[in-house]
Amino acid sequence: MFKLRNHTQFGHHKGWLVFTVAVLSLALVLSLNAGSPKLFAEISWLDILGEGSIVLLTLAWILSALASRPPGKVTRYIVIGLGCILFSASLDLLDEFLRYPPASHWLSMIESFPAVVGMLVMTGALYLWHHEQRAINIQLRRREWDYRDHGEIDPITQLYRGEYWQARAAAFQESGGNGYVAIIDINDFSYFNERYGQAEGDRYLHEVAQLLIMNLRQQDLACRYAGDRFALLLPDVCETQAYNIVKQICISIEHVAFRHQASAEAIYTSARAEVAQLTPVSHLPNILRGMLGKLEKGQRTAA
Ligand SMILES: Nc1nc2c(ncn2[C@@H]2O[C@H](COP(=O)(O)OP(=O)(O)OP(=O)(O)O)[C@@H](O)[C@H]2O)c(=O)[nH]1
Repeated sequence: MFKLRNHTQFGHHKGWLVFTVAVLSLALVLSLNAGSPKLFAEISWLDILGEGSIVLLTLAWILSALASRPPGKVTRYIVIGLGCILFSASLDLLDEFLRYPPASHWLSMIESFPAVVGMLVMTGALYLWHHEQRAINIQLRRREWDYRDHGEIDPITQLYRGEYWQARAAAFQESGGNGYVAIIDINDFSYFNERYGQAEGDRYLHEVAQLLIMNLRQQDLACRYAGDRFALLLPDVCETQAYNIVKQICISIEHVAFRHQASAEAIYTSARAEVAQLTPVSHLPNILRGMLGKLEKGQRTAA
């Protein structure tokens, strides 16, 4: 089976992992050098619970940022910001175990400053993150509309599944939108699988998904409806435009020379499609049923 690897990003962040350990070590060394252990009776376990939780959660945030984000400016600022907060939180926790002589009071006096710096850096990081996310949203535009739910992404095509498409189409209708919907079906895909194998079939579906995205406008949406069927949502187009878009996609699919992994053999396929109008008053399940029924019968109206 065609599998997309979903590794963590830790491998790219060895330096930041060392930085995190260094922050914790520095807090420990400074505190141990300056203070002496408190008596057991002097220790407030409730404070330790609260402050220890802050240290652990900040550490968990750093690790999740490093696990999920690629290297770059935003990641750097997030880790520096959280690192400063971690430093303050660690000093705060350690002074629950240690008593400082008057000469070392500076340590408990300065312990909150790194947290303030960290929060300022985090504010900058969130601002940059906002800009980064806007750029990513544009990249994702034809795959994702105004709603994100990573659980609904199909791992083979990296498109959202049919349920997502239906929900977006219904929301589009509710907002008063007019447009067209289409279902594209790859012809004889079961034969493709039989001849070239399931893994190649998966790879082919992945490639078709890329092709759909390439052929759509920024405001359109492509999803994997099910199996070898893809669903499109085309807002604000007239009938001719909708049919043209879908027809051109089918022509593109026919012209793809898909290369088998084991040989340089070019594999050509074809697709058929059904197109229907979507208005605020149309009944989406009926429209869908109609399009799927026609596809079943093998009528080739759009392609
Ligand atoms: N490789 C692969 N095949 C899939 C996947 N999901 C469904 N299929 C296959 O897609 C094929 C769909 O079969 P059919 O609905 O008969 O479609 P078809 O063979 O294209 O026939 P027509 O649509 O009538 O041309 C089946 O063989 C499924 O096993 C998938 O995720 N990966």
